[in-house]
Amino acid sequence: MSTISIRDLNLSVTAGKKTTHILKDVSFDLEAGRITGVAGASGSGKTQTGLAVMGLSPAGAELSGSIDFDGVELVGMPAKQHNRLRGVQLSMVFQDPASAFHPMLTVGDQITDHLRHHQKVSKKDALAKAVEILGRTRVPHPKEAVKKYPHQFSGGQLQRIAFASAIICDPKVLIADEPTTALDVTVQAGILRLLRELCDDLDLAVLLVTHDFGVLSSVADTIVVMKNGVVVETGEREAVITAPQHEYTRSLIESLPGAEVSP
Ligand SMILES: Nc1ncnc2c1ncn2[C@@H]1O[C@H](COP(=O)(O)OP(=O)(O)OP(=O)(O)O)[C@@H](O)[C@H]1O
Repeated sequence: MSTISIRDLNLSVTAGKKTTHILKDVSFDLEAGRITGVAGASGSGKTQTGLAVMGLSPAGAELSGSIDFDGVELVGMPAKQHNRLRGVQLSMVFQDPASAFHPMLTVGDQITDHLRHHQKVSKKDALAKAVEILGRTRVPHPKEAVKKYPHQFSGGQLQRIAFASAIICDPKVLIADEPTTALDVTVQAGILRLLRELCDDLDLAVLLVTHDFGVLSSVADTIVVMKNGVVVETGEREAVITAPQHEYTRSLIESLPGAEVSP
């Protein structure tokens, strides 16, 4: 059974007299231990699909269809209930690690926040867990790292800290929205390797959102291609890359330097 099963998801936002239909009958699954990569141009609805799973659709948005999370319906779930899942069973890492952290609080305080809030763990135990998790996401010198402030880390290290923060409560689902886009190319591959490791070791159902088809071709198990709020193609990575069914998918593949596509 899939961890998340999205069926006929529609999202529209009304501002004044204008209604924008952002997602149109979107359907795909997220499975434990697999990375599902969503590709598509800017504005195709990739981020809004991830945010709908998290219960973070824009104010005034109307959501219909179904997002089944291990037998629990997320569409229409009261905000309070969705809040309890967010950061615990459902977690998310965003594009810009620098803006994901408060500049005046230590990394330790920030990544233990969820744990202390949701699992009533003592400060000492939460900090010990933070050190362990930072080690797992390969942040150098975790014992010292928890005492430091965000500006004392590079972008790549901060993204590793963001992953630590996302997994500290043992989530089932991890949504990574353009996790390498803001990073130097030299550190991007390391972050993608980390994502793969976390997915495999923790049996996470991962949704990887990216505009970069090259990224998906190197790390995703399943590829979902979106265009203008519609899923135009879904399939196993190799099948999508070697035999794309939709013209738009072909154009994404053809726009890459040949060496970047690795079936
Ligand atoms: N708060 C909002 N109110 C109204 N429309 C929105 C809002 N947020 C996003 N949209 C619209 O929803 C559509 C899908 O946006 P989304 O961010 O999901 O695209 P995306 O594929 O992730 O692109 P990008 O890579 O640029 O983030 C876009 O047309 C965008 O303008």
